[in-house]
Amino acid sequence: MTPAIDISALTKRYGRTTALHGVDLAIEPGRVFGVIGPNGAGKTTTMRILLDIIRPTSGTVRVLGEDPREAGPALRRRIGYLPGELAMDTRVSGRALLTHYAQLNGARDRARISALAERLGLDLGRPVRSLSKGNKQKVGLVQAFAHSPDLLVLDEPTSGLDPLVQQEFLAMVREARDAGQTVFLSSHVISEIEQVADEVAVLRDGRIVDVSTVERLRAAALRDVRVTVPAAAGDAFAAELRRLDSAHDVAVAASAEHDIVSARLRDGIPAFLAVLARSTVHDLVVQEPDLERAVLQFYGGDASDASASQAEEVSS
Ligand SMILES: Nc1ncnc2c1ncn2[C@@H]1O[C@H](COP(=O)(O)OP(=O)(O)OP(=O)(O)O)[C@@H](O)[C@H]1O
Repeated sequence: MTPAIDISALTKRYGRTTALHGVDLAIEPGRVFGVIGPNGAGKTTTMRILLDIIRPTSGTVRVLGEDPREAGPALRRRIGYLPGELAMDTRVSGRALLTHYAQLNGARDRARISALAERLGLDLGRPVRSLSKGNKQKVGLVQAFAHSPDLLVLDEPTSGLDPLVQQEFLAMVREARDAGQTVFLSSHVISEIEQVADEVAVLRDGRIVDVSTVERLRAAALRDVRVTVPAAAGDAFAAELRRLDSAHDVAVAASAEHDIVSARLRDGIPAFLAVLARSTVHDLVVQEPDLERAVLQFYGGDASDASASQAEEVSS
């Protein structure tokens, strides 16, 4: 089967900055593929090369089986593209702008623009430049989805959307996949990608660090566990946990009534259950695996440091 996107040894330099260092990536048709990475990882650069907005320094790219440098508008019409930075300082209404794009893309179903706008809660009558950032993002999304393209390339699609609209967008992505369309989307947070992506590539400093299914990422992720045991039994229980390869950061909080032993587990659930079975346990809490943390480990450094720097970025 011809991949929907086939990237081979892709390198892009901007002067002295190397944005992509020999990236290889193949995306099967009909899949939702997420690329995640911190700011500056090279996500936008990759997408812009796929759209032939910029040209690679070396390497090859095939999009829907074609070379984007040669295929021209016919290929472009088969792609729905949401740029990371939307330039939409126009006086015309959302409806007029979207109708114009639909004409360029050869969309036949005009009612689809209204239907998509309604789903996302977008007022099509207002001049685009008067819209908030989130509403401009909705215009960009309707533009990308309106002509039901074979391939959707979406750069940070949920940026600026409130949680309810994000859910609607994710439903649109699932429907696109169910209709056989391929979706390639980027984000710097896993939480939105994990809900829809079949596969995830982690990009860091212009290199693919890992390609994984969301299930495998989840299996490799750390789970926080908290076990309540009788007073004064915590140390012995903690010692047993520390013997497991899968247990990390084992700690005991003692009180007069009971001890609480906390730990982080990676895999090794059966061995953990065996320790529980040998012990007196009053209560047990196992948290959902934290994928954010699993991915941040690929970014390098300590996961909590990375979380902190991301939080700073969001607040700055
Ligand atoms: N036009 C340009 N000129 C010079 N350097 C550039 C240019 N565009 C991108 N870069 C650099 O290339 C690297 C990759 O940038 P890119 O925008 O592709 O990353 P990104 O993963 O999309 O990041 P973000 O999440 O911040 O959008 C960065 O170091 C960036 O500064």
